[in-house]
Amino acid sequence: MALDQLQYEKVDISDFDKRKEDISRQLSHAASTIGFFYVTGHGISEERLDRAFAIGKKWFDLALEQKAEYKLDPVEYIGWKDQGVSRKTARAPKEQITFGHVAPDNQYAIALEAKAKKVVPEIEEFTRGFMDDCLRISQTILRGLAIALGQDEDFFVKGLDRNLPDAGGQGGWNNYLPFSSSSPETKWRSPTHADAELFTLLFQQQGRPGLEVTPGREFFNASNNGKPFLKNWDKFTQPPDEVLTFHPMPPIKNAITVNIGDLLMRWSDGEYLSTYHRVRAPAPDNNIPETERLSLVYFANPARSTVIQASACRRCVLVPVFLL
Ligand SMILES: O=C(O)CCC(=O)C(=O)O
Ligand SMILES: [Fe+2]
Repeated sequence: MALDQLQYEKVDISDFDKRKEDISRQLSHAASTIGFFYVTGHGISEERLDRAFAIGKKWFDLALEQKAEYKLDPVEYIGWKDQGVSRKTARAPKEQITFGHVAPDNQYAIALEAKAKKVVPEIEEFTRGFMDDCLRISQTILRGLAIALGQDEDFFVKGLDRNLPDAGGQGGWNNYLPFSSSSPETKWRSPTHADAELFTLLFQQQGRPGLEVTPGREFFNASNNGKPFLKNWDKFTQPPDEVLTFHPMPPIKNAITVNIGDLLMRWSDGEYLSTYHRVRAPAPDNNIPETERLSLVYFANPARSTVIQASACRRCVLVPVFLL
């Protein structure tokens, strides 16, 4: 299996106010060609990231019965998704826990955190410290992406405010359980999918590869065949894996992996691409370690009341062609 690595862009977002033209050009190029890229100069230290991974590990080490008390709320998308292989077949076991921003009026997030910190007190450090860092980084990325579309810098950022009662943004971890490479029938730890939100900040662990990406996505694919966009988002017309070309996207030290999601693809009128990706399981023909694989995710989402209204952009001129 010879999968070439793509030339993913690495965008240094430090000193944004002084370098915004450059940064927005790079972000926009990466988001509108492949839809996956790396971000450096984000201000999260290695120690802080190590600690955030340790908090996730501590959570997953709890007994199953204990974790079962935090069942995922599918509307808020916070809580624990159990060790199932629910969405598709041929998937190695994985679990996930996500938390919301603990804003003054965000009752769901407050209740979940209050309960969780009785067993893992460090959760508070994650929800109030690490997730705020992620929010700040997300705001910077969104400013750059708005400028590149000729919009006001704040065009996408307005709803990203942790103090709104219906604040969005979820942070947490995926835990892909240890898996034997001699289980030939199970190839994926996560099946091919696109993410639903504006974008995901993905922190990959060093030495735990597996993420694969198929670059770009055609605009018409994202229309969900005319059905409501945010319902059944994983039932989009999705090309079969055989016709897609996947490339590995390995962890890079001190770099955050960023992938555009469906909501930003829609909000940017298809300019920024929500890209299909998957996570490969250990197998005899790859070098993926059989150990667990933990990934830390922050799903950037605006408050629920935010109006998502696209504005004119370069790709829109294509729309009438597909409607004919
Ligand atoms: O764990 C990874 O590398 C990918 C995670 C992912 O695709 C997701 O949580 O949506
Ligand atoms: Fe994903």
